[in-house]
Formats: sequence, structure tokens, C-alpha cells
Amino acid sequence: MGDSVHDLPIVDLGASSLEEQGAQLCKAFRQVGLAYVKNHGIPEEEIEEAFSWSRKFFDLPQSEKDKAPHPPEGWYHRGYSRVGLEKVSQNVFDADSLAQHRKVPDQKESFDLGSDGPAAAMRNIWPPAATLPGFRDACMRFFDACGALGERLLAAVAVGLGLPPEFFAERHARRDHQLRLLHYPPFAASLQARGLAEGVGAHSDFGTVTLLFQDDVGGLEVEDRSGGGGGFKAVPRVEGAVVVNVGDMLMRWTNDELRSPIHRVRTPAEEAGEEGTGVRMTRRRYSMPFFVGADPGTVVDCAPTCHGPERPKRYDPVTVEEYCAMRMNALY
Ligand SMILES: O=C(O)CCC(=O)C(=O)O
Ligand SMILES: [Fe+2]
Repeated sequence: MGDSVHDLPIVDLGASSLEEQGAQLCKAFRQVGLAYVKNHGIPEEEIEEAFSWSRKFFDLPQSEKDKAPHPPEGWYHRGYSRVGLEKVSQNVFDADSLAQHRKVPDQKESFDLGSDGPAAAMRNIWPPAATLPGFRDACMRFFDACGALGERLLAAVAVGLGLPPEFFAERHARRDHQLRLLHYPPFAASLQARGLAEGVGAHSDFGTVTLLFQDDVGGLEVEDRSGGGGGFKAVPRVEGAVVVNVGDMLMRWTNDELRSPIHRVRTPAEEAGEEGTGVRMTRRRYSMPFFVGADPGTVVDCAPTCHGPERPKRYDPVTVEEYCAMRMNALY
């Protein structure tokens, strides 16, 4: 591996100083909004274990999964969502446009969780312990491992921006992150080809940064900023590396210096049609995004090193809570 793979930058957290990591991450985030991060400190076995719990959960009968229902309120991002319940959207907020947009359903089911303590911003919604013993502990172990990596990355990004290393840590003290287990069940590939269904519609993430673990199936695509724009390029899994992308909050903190990339999931089709029906289906896919989130009351205003007389602030200050509620309420 050099310092790029599939034309996308790789940042190595292994042997370099925080300054070097910060410089590399910020360079990647300025150019593409995304990087493959290797030597990230989460052992491959832990990631595999998390995937295997995710598969066990989604393999449960529908009636068991429905015992941990995601509440109807979009902002309450905890628990299980059936296929078709959530439709990721980008800047579509009025009821008519949302109804139109939902006609292309996202072909995924998800389980969302956050910090599990009594002080957590939202209570987690778990299936009954007897349904899947060990699931809760396994999810929380992985949540903590991802949180620790998120904190390392935030320190590096702060240094890369010329800010004190604790700039973001101070604003993420509550660990109000979100881990999402995602399953993309097979559906008729022709629906996707005809624009009638897709894995996840094009969107940006609205936290600070996102860590993304995915299986070998592929299908994740990120906006191609080279050329005229409008195109997407593939972001396949790279052994030993996690994808890290900028979220809207970091974009606002940095006055667009680090922009959150538009991305989507188009699940690849199987080579051959189904036995019996001949219908070509998409391949079953699993992924686990971890959204690093700032404390809800934090006012996100342009960081001191990201504006000046020649570089006016592009965004009004907004609290994390306000911004996320606005984006999330458009999802359900
Ligand atoms: O499944 C993936 O690879 C990406 C999912 C995603 O972009 C999201 O949940 O925000
Ligand atoms: Fe995303």
C-alpha cells in the first residue's frame, strides 16, 4: 500500500507523530473529504466479531427484531428500523418533497445505539436479553473501541488545523456517538438499475466524522471531486483500513476547509440470476458506520484558525442538537 489506494488517500496512524497524522488527515479531508486509515488500533478480530453479532441480530425472525423498535421520532436514533422505514435524504425537508423522495426506498435495515450509561442523551433500545444473549455487551465493547479511535482522530485533526489538540475533545466530552449496524438484504437488481430502489441515497453525514466498517461486497461510493463533479467513485473495503469521512459539523467548524463528502450505497448485483426465478438480485451486504458526535449543547461556530479578514465565516453558529434534529427528522 502506498499513500493511496483505489485513487483515495491512505493515512497511517502507526509510526507517525500527531502532527504528521493531522497534516495527512487534513490533506485527505481537504481533497476528498475521506481517507482510508490504517494501523488504527482496533484489532481485525474485534471488527469481525462485531460483524458476526450484527449478522446474528439481522438473522433473527422479524418479530424478534421488532421487539427493539426505533421510535417514530426521527431524532431518537436508537433501536431497530425495518427495510423501508428510513429514507436518507439530503436537504429535503418539506412534506411534499419528502413524500416524493421516499418513493425510491433505501433497501436496508438498521440497529442504532449510543452510550449506554444513565447519563446518556438517549436511552438505548435493546432486544430482550433472552433474544440474543451477549449482544448488548458486544455492541458496547465495539462502541467503546470506536469511540477511542474517534478521539485519536479528533486530536490529530485539531493539530492539523493549527488548533490545540484538545479543541474537539472538549466538545465531545459526553461521547454522544452513534454506532449503526446495517444490513442490505438482496433485492431485484433491476429496481436499482431503473432508479426505483437503492442501498442508501446520496447524502452527507451530519456528525463530526464517521468511521465506516464494511464487508467485501462493495457498493459504497463517494462524490468524485475531480473533473466536472456529479460523478461518484467506488470506495471498496481495504483490508486493515477503516474509511473515515468528514461530517457536516466538521465542515461548519472549518468554514468548508474540510467538506463532508456526498456518498451513497449502490449494492452490486450477483453474477447470475436466482435459481428458479432467474431474477438477478443484489448481493447481501453488511456495514457498520460509527458517527462521532459532539455534545448536543455545543455551539458549532467557525474554529479560530479557519476564518479571518480574507475568509469570512460562511455559517451562522448552530447547536449540534438543533442541526441534528433538523437532519434526522427528515429521515423518518
Ligand atoms: O453502508 C455504508 O457503507 C454507508 C452507510 C452510510 O453512509 C450511512 O449510514 O450514513
Ligand atoms: Fe453516510
